[in-house]
Amino acid sequence: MNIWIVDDDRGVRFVLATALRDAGYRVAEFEHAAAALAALARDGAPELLFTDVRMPGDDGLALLDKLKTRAPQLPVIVMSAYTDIASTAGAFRGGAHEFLSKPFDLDDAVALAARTLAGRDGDEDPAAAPATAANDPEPLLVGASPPMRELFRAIGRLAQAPLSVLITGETGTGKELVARALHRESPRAAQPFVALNTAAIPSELLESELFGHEAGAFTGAHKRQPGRFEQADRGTLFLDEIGDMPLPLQTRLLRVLAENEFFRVGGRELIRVDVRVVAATHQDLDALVVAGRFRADLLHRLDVVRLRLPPLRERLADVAPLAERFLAIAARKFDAPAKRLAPAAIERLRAHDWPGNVRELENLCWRLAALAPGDNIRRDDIDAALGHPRESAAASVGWDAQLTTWARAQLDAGAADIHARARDRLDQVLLQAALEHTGGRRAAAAARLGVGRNTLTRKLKPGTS
Ligand SMILES: Nc1ncnc2c1ncn2[C@@H]1O[C@H](COP(=O)(O)OP(=O)(O)OP(=O)(O)O)[C@@H](O)[C@H]1O
Repeated sequence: MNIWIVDDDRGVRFVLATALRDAGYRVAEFEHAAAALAALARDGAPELLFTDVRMPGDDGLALLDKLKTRAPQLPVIVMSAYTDIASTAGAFRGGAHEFLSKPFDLDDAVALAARTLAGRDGDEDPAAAPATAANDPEPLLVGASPPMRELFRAIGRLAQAPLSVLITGETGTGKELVARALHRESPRAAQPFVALNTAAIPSELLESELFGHEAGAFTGAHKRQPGRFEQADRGTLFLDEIGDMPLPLQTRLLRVLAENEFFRVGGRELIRVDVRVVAATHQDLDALVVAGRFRADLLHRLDVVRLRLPPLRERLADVAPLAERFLAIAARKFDAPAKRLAPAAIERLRAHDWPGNVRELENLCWRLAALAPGDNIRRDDIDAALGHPRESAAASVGWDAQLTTWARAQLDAGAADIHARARDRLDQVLLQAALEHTGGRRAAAAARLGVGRNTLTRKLKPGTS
């Protein structure tokens, strides 16, 4: 599925394109309407187009007008920070499929794209979202194990208190879901929940993403843009991968958390907000403090209460109920009866060590729902979906031997950087294999490899490792 984004704001293009690509779509970006119209004449229409309203040259509404004759079937989602009636009504009058007010929650934007592409827009069924339940607007936290029950109790208790919470846990353990639950159960539930993944945004854009900017604050800042803090006013701000925040920004964040007020980038107006911050990390922040990469005082402020999400292998009682839930969601999506797990299949699931945690189990269940023959999932089906462990053991023997031959040849030849080159090659081979396996879906590929999505994105860039 091809999606085009037309926006003169590089930051918006970048974050939206990344999120859509991670959800498995092919995305092309255009800085202005003329470039998109030229591509349309050359390559034909995509399946969906996002456009900003205010841009130099043709604005979004003029583009919409031209698209009406040149690509009448193409659904267009109009994005704008101007949510006054004139702008929204103008967009809908012009034939926009949907209006997205900026700044928007990326998960919502991806879910909207999915619904539009599935032709099921407006359908409240949470299973309408594709591929993973991450797009489900309010997925329920499933947990039957003692640590999860304990966690549910803590969420109930903490949700009422306006305290900062730090959620720790390996990738895919459900940190974001816990943050959402804390918000949903709190007195702030009717106000916005705004999420920001610190690691997914280039550091030079992060400050304006958090605090907003005024028009002309930096090259490319054509108009005033409120940041996530303002967007989350009276609600909850979820800062994911907080350990990746650059030090100077940590200093600024600390001050804002202490004073509840700030200036937009390039701004003079003091903005006051009332935001509850929930932060999450898969890293050991105490170790980052010791290494001088995380401010101890910021950690203390965020870490008023710490919730640890245990890895799935430490809460095996959750495996069966989670799998059943994911199979039920998949069945709804495929409009088929839910497949059942045979007792031996459950045993096999419990024996796996789940490096990608709940996300890995979720992806596995989608594969099982789509591929396992019959309504009863057997042990063999799980082996097959996990990727034939016996065959891969055999493959790794051959791989060892080849690597040994390669290393000896390099040593004999007096080559330098042997380890670095081998490691880069290893990374690339694993990443490409995983991406092929998941049809190019980066989030799923990272989960299968047991690495963070950001690690995968970083490693995919040539010349880095
Ligand atoms: N207890 C749970 N019940 C139901 N679904 C869950 C549970 N935990 C995780 N999931 C699902 O697993 C996926 C990963 O969860 P989530 O994104 O919250 O993990 P995370 O710890 O924030 O991951 P990362 O560190 O990689 O950002 C999501 O699709 C989520 O809906």
